[in-house]
Amino acid sequence: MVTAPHEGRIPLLELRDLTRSVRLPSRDMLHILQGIDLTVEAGDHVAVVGRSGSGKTTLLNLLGLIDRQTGGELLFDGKDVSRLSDARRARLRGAYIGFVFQQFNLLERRTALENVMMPMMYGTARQFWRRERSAMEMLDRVGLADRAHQLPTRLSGGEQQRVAVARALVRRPRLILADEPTGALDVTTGEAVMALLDEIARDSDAALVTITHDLQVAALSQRAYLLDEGVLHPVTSNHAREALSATVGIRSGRREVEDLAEAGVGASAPASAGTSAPAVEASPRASGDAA
Ligand SMILES: Nc1ncnc2c1ncn2[C@@H]1O[C@H](COP(=O)(O)OP(=O)(O)OP(=O)(O)O)[C@@H](O)[C@H]1O
Repeated sequence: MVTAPHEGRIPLLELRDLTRSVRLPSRDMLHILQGIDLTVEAGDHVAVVGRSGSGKTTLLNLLGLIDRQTGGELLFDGKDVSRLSDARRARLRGAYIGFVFQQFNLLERRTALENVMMPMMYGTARQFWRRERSAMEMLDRVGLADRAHQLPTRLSGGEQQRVAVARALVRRPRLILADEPTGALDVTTGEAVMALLDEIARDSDAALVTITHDLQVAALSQRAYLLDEGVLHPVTSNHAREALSATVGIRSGRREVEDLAEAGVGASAPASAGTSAPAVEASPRASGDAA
């Protein structure tokens, strides 16, 4: 299904000519992301595929307000968040953004319930006092209410990822960022986890951005893009089709590329990218724990 940005509504996320560059020890600039334009609405499911080193993590760190762009604009709910202090960006992140990681990132010595309650410790007073009830509701939603008091080590990989999904969603974020969410799971379990994530995001009208190297995972989205050497292409573009068919390191073959395009997964929202990077300043790579 092809979806266009909703007219008259302020997009949840808007990237305009976004650039991220770093200065290498050699003093040369490395342009990791170049001229990225992307609009994400509430309720959208957008996938970004790309091979290793194409800039996926860098993009995710910008979307998650972990790093700052070096050029262009990033609007969250219509507001330019690049000028906000680190503390305000961290508050926004905690309140509005949920993260799901490839390696689940659960606290091993805490039960499933305690893991899901964790983000509520930093929420509003109401969220804090309701933390156990909310966490139980989310565990129930992912089908794990009966495993609430188990340690993660006693759970299967798929169950651990479902706990991680519950933890990401317990504060009802408006944006969910999933970084290779099926990367550590077998195909069937991965599909089930992805379908669940997609369904819960849709129910709560949250936007879901999935970073993946797996075209079958991307096919679950409404719009898919290829990130290739820091430039974002709608997956239906000729460049993306050719690059995907020829790329080693993306879980696909020509068949999946055609299926993805034929299924109508593609951008009608702007996702074009320029090739020239504006003036940039060096900035170190941040690695925040945003769970
Ligand atoms: N702070 C930095 N300093 C120097 N190079 C960097 C920095 N951050 C990223 N890079 C480089 O930018 C490129 C993109 O990195 P990024 O981690 O975003 O890729 P990726 O698509 O997530 O890769 P993978 O799938 O392997 O995780 C890589 O070549 C990486 O080495």
